Amino acid sequence: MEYNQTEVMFEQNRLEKTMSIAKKQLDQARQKNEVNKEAILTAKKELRENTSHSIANLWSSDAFEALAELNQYANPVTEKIADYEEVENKIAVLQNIIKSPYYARIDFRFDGEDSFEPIYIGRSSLVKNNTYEMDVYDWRSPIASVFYRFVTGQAYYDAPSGRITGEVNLKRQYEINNSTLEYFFDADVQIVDEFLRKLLSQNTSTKMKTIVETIQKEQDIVIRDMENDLMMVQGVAGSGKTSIALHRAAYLMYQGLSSKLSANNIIIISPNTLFEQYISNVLPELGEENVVSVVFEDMVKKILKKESIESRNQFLENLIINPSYRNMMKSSIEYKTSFQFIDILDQFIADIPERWIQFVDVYVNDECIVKKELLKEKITGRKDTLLSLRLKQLEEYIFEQINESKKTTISKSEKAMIKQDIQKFTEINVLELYKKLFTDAEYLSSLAKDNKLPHNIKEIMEYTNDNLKSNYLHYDDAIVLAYLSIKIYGTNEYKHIKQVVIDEAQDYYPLQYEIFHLIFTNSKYTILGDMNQTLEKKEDITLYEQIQKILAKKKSSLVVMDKSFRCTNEILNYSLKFINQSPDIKSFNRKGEEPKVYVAPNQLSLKEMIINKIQSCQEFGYRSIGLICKSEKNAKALYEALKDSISLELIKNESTADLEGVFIIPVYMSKGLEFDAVLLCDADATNYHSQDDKNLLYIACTRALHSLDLFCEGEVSPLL
Ligand SMILES: Nc1ncnc2c1ncn2[C@@H]1O[C@H](COP(=O)(O)OP(=O)(O)OP(=O)(O)O)[C@@H](O)[C@H]1O
Repeated sequence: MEYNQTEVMFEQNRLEKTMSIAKKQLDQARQKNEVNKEAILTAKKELRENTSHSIANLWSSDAFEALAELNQYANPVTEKIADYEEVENKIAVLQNIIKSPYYARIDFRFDGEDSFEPIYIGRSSLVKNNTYEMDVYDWRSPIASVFYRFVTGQAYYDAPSGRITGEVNLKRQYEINNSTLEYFFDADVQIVDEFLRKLLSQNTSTKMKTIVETIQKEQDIVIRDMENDLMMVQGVAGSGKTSIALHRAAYLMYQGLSSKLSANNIIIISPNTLFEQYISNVLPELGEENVVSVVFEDMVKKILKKESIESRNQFLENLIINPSYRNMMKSSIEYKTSFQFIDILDQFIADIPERWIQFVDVYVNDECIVKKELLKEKITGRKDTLLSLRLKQLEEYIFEQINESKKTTISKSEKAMIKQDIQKFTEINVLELYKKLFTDAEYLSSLAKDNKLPHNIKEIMEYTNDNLKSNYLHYDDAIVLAYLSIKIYGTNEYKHIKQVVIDEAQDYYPLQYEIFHLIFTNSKYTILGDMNQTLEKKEDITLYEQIQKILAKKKSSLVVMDKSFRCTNEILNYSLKFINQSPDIKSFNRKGEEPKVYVAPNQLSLKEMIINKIQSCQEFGYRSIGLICKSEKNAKALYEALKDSISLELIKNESTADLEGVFIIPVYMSKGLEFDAVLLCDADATNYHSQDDKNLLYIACTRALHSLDLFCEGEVSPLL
């Protein structure tokens, strides 16, 4: 679109004005921090000079006074450092503003007013110092939603004071790089789509990037939702679920300005550490300090205070490479994390004082102080109080009785011995208890009540007992133990969390959602998943009903996203054949090459084919090339075969996620990631033939942005 000279001049001038405001504020902030630096040095000096004797006295009888004195000098230092850091953050934001202050403008006429007001929108807001007028609006400000949700014409946005209505007569987008206005265009639907298509046809970056400039209306609705306590998104591969999750976290932080939400009130539950690193740039790019992100297994480690726990990735690898164990592993985890088993666990916990605690009469100097019947009675009531707490209180009660009996005085060492004896029944070893649950099928059946046990319960019990013999906890048992531990001991670890964001929701089982429910007691949730991207289980849309049932939130919503931004038409269509219920999935109408299947007669020619393809991808300018295999075992073998011929990296659990170059990765670890080109390298009939394998193929193929090819030696998979 050609613009007349006046329009171009107007925009140039506007940019210069904004720059000059930002530069002035940057100078002021720098000057302020020069002063702050001096003040910190002086305060530190004072601290050193006036408190050396206080530090020496900290361990003496004057400790309290010494501490008070230390505080008096230390506090100003901490305050000044906090002030300095705040200004440093502002400096960083202003530097980014100067590079690229805004990317959009809407001209909005508020109802009842005559003229249109230009609203410039950027990643951060810029407020004029003297008038407090907004020069640039933060993308998360209420008025900015008009840009994402409306074309020209009538429009509205929801502000804290209520709905504001008006009219838009201009929507403009800018490309400003390094303080230079490269171009701008006025946006109608067609042009915006074309702009996005161009953007999507670029090569992927080494880490996930922000999408503020092109957030789509459906995405914006989820990002800004404050109505629901539980917001769920079912989205096809590449529909922007992770992008939404991260922008929503940034939005919640912004909202936090008014509702006191800070980075440590939000938690993102990620599928694995590789993925955690892959997304780690987005929030800082959006100007937010990094929100806590955790992997489920790490939460379990904290809860159980145990390190040797199988990760989900190790569980999946074992599942894939051990065909003889596969069915057992699947039915064991499926049953132990099911609603039926949750009922059993709850019955079991209620039964602990009745059946599993061996209360004994408490004697002191041959005198019976408390009878075991009374102890049991005190524990079996009050089911609303945590069992561990009831048992602690029981300990206290026993000592009160001992003190009250007064007929005898007992020494400190006697007391310690009595305590030791009491703790034989007041301290619960969750692992030992759990082992008991799997020793007696009749007992298990009595807890199940009307629910039938699975037909292979004997095998599940044997399998579990075998696994529990080692010190290493298997993934399924770790989940159950975490639940038992929280139910018995409770946890305050995540009490401060107010917003939970869960990505790859389809990977978690009902019991895991019960755990989330228990530890994030008063939180709101954003849960994003794709029922077609399961690895070892089958899910459908009822997944979200189950989540809703478990988390029991008053207001919840499920949004379905069916447009993929990642893959070309051809790649998406090819991938869809691996999904059973052919859903109505759309791509962003980006064209590319048809995926090809290469069949090699032997290993040597397979290797040659793969190397040739990698080289042609590199010549094509693809920066990230993913060689995907079914398992880590296959990935390692391929790595060994290729490593002397071409430069590449094998992705393992602890690898970093700087995805520039050629990588070999198992399918389950590639979840959530993307590559310019994907080469699926072991697409033969032995590797891929079952329903689970179909899911793996769907996940692997949808990692590709521009190019997808499949390779195999010998018989090609019947699923292709
Ligand atoms: N509104 C948008 N504008 C530009 N790019 C977008 C937009 N939404 C998503 N994308 C891009 O599409 C790609 C896929 O997004 P994302 O990884 O968030 O999808 P996903 O649904 O989590 O995918 P998957 O389930 O396959 O892991 C990313 O490259 C992302 O930057």
